[in-house]
Amino acid sequence: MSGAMTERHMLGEDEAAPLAGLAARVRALTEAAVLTGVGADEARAVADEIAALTERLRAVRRDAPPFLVTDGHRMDRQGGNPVTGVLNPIAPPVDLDVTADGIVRAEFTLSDVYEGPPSYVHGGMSAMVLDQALGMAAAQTGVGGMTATLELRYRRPTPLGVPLTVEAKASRVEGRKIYASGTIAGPDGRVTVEATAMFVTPQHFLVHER
Ligand SMILES: CCCCCCCCCCCCCC(=O)SCCNC(=O)CCNC(=O)[C@H](O)C(C)(C)COP(=O)(O)OP(=O)(O)OC[C@H]1O[C@@H](n2cnc3c(N)ncnc32)[C@H](O)[C@@H]1OP(=O)(O)O
Repeated sequence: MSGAMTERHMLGEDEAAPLAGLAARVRALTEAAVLTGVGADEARAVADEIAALTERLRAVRRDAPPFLVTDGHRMDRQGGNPVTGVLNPIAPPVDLDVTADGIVRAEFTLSDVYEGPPSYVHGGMSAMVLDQALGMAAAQTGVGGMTATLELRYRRPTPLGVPLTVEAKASRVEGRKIYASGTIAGPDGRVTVEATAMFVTPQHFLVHER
């Protein structure tokens, strides 16, 4: 199970580095699987080897993804986060940073694994990256929240395989509601996706954290 309230194992750098290396290899494996042109026999043989490796990893299983002891650089201590998590092979990963004026920003590249319309980024993937960036920008106001609304405007197709920039900033706080907006832009600086969102801090979270 991966319940939100499960006690998380905290990984120091020594423990996290080899697991991040493992995730990077699986990321490369995923891309290879999507693009491979090997024949049926080779595909079956590789699948069997991967099944054996999967069992080796399952031999010691945690109840929930571990958290990282952060060094102040990485914003997100959730190592298994699907956008930023260095321990998660499905995360690109997007390394979000925050500037002194509260702008959350990252440069990232999405491979063919994230293809939606042929040769362009899947719109759901853009939404996931923006949800995360806007959520982290909202958290810069003090206490973060759950995404209550997320509105996207897809202005032009987002290209695969080239450096993209995501930026987000909180605009205002009204009680437990935090508003934020952001964009994804291509290498030419032109915005491909715009987003606005409202995050709501759950009451129980406020009681414990404030
Ligand atoms: C939790 C903190 C995390 C820290 C994060 C670090 C960064 C991580 C970044 C992660 C990024 C990824 C993040 C993710 O992926 S988060 C995962 C995706 N989101 C969810 O699963 C959220 C599910 N929903 C809920 O949990 C609750 O409904 C929430 C918490 C949102 C509100 O339940 P709560 O019982 O507390 O609310 P309330 O009924 O007292 O209403 C309060 C006020 O809010 C207004 N309202 C409520 N909902 C909506 C709505 N949908 N549209 C418009 N308005 C809405 C409501 O009218 C009222 O306004 P007013 O009448 O007072 O004017």
